Amino acid sequence: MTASDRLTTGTRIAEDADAALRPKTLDEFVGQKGARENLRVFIAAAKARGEALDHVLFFGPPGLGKTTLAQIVARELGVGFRATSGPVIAKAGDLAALLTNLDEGDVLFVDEIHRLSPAVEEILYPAMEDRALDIMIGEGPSARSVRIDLPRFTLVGATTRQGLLTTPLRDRFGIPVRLNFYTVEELELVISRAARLLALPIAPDGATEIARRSRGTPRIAGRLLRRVRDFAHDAGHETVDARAADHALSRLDVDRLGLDLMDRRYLHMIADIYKGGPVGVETLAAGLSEPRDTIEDVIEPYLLQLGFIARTARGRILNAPGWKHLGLTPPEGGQDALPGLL
Ligand SMILES: Nc1ncnc2c1ncn2[C@@H]1O[C@H](COP(=O)(O)OP(=O)(O)OP(=O)(O)O)[C@@H](O)[C@H]1O
Ligand SMILES: [Mg+2]
Repeated sequence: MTASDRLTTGTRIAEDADAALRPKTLDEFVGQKGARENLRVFIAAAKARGEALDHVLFFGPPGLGKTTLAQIVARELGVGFRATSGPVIAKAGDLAALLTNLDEGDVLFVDEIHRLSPAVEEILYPAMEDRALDIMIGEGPSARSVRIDLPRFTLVGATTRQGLLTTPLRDRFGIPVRLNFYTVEELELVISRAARLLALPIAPDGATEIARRSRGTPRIAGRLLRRVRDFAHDAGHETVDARAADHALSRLDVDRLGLDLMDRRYLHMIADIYKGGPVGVETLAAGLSEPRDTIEDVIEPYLLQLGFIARTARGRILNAPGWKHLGLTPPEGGQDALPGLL
């Protein structure tokens, strides 16, 4: 199994009917209360002043609603929405073309903004700061720089890895917004709303069971709900209750906390092979045959949130709750005390 076909990965997979379940307004958007209320204030203020909203950066693990919020921002502002992503903008000229085609006040959404090339970023700085493009025309001694004014626009960036953004880029976002994992109560709301949209009868304890096992992530909640629906349908259940949800999720190897085979392989690797660590992320990535990015973006954030693992200067270590979840006892006194290791 690779990370891309995991059921509980936060990453997009094609079958996700994301668009249909996506909330369209700030009121429909569940959770992230602080961020939502702040955005409401900034959007109202920008509208009242007739200005473009300051540039916004959404950051946080996959599937928490960055793209959704970007679309909501444009809709609430009543402006156009143009979307692109860091790796797609190959040349400075591509970005220039996008920017010069914007209408007054538009939102330009740049997903995976940490993956912009340095040459493209250079263009973005004056565009964000002065709403201008500096284009070089010609070559050699006759080359000159021409300044083109841009319409007022709002750049909305999204990234799973704020730490990979260059400081000059990060500093140009007036409104940085961190998205956090959702609580079980919030996910229950996400799930009952999605069930309603899917016309699927669900009992409150069914929603709770799925919510508990969704790794704090609405995208996973939606995906698990669809799989549970399939199993319930197959078993002839009319309503999804806790028992039906538990049956389906156990069949799918999603455990009580929402961890799947990949998470458990990761935890077992630290526990069994590295005696609880510390072990470097590159070593883990090689051992699991997964790209380092996947380990850091998809697998680790929730395990960190649960307190199962910790990141230290010397590598990842397995904490007591992690050992407990695997049903193992940590070696006494930690790695150094292990016989045979010295
Ligand atoms: N607060 C929310 N309430 C209800 N549904 C939500 C919420 N946030 C996200 N979703 C649902 O979760 C799915 C994923 O959200 P979204 O695509 O916005 O995540 P993302 O943070 O952009 O992920 P990625 O990092 O992979 O781009 C969407 O289908 C959306 O319907
Ligand atoms: Mg997204």
